[in-house]
Amino acid sequence: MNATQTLDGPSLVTLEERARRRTGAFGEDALIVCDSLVRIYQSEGVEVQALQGLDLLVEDGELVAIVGASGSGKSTLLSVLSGLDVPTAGRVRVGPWDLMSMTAKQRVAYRRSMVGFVWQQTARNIVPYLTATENVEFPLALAGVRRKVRAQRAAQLLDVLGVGYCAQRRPSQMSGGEQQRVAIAVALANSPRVLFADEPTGELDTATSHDVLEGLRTVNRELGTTVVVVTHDSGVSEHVQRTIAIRDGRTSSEVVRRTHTADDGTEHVVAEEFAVLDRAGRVQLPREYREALDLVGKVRLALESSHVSVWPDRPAGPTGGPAAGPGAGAGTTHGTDGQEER
Ligand SMILES: Nc1ncnc2c1ncn2[C@@H]1O[C@H](COP(=O)(O)OP(=O)(O)OP(=O)(O)O)[C@@H](O)[C@H]1O
Repeated sequence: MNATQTLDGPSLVTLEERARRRTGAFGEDALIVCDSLVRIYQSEGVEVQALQGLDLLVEDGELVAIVGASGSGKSTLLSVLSGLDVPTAGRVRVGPWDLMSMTAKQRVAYRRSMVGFVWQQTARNIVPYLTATENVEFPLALAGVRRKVRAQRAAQLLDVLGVGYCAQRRPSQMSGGEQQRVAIAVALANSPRVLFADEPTGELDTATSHDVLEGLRTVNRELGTTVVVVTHDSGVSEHVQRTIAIRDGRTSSEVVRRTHTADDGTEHVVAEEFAVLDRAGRVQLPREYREALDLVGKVRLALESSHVSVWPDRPAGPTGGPAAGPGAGAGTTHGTDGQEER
């Protein structure tokens, strides 16, 4: 037998090629690819798994929101995507940039040319003693753009974001929402392909938050910038095409909004929620489902012709349950990984 052949299956070379093809295919056409991302922090001898095999794909030109409870891993993900942090394992790519293997110099170039940022604290986004125009022109000046072009671009960006009237004002002369819209203009000064916004409405009231989220939507629609906004703000899903929920360091569900045209020609926005099946076949069951059926510990899975059902591991009630035995879930090896039982 050839050293690379297995006993009765394909050769190791074939298996390796197949595995490579599978890896290569995941997110090949996406602009942002997170593939089985793991980030483990060591804190005083204790390990914290902030990202636990997170998969995420964002297409070029999308506007997506990432939501999740405190501690679910949102900021960690954004730190990785913004090039500030390196994951412990997995694969992460934004456009042509492989974020796992960038040098320090490439990291600086990536942050200057590929991505823009808006943070929750306005003081981190804009300089207090500069006017809105000067703030937008600042990164352009650093990039060596001519004065006249700088002035034009600053005026256009402030107009697109609906804050042209603030051009000569300093941050202290603007409301929180106006400051955040100027911050978006600053982040877009050098025409990044992706804009990351971390809790951009965290310090704003509902009405002002609405203006800022609409600002992000305008930027996405008018300028074609891909926008990823991370937020606690549950109202965000009305403003974006796709809302991705993160739980325990993994993507758990997605809400996708589509415009549906009825027979009479009227248009309605339809929001549909999906659970996310990750590349390892894991799916997180929503808490309300687990609580309603008291699903704890082991569950039974049954393969139906068009779906898979999940049953509590208890004697079947009056409505019946899956028959025990091969292929019916009980005693089989496929199943969830137990993460949702925490
Ligand atoms: N530098 C660090 N050292 C140790 N643990 C950390 C560090 N940063 C984050 N963590 C832990 O990693 C987990 C995820 O944190 P992360 O800040 O990414 O969550 P989050 O969803 O952004 O939360 P929030 O909405 O409160 O900002 C948490 O358990 C957190 O305590």
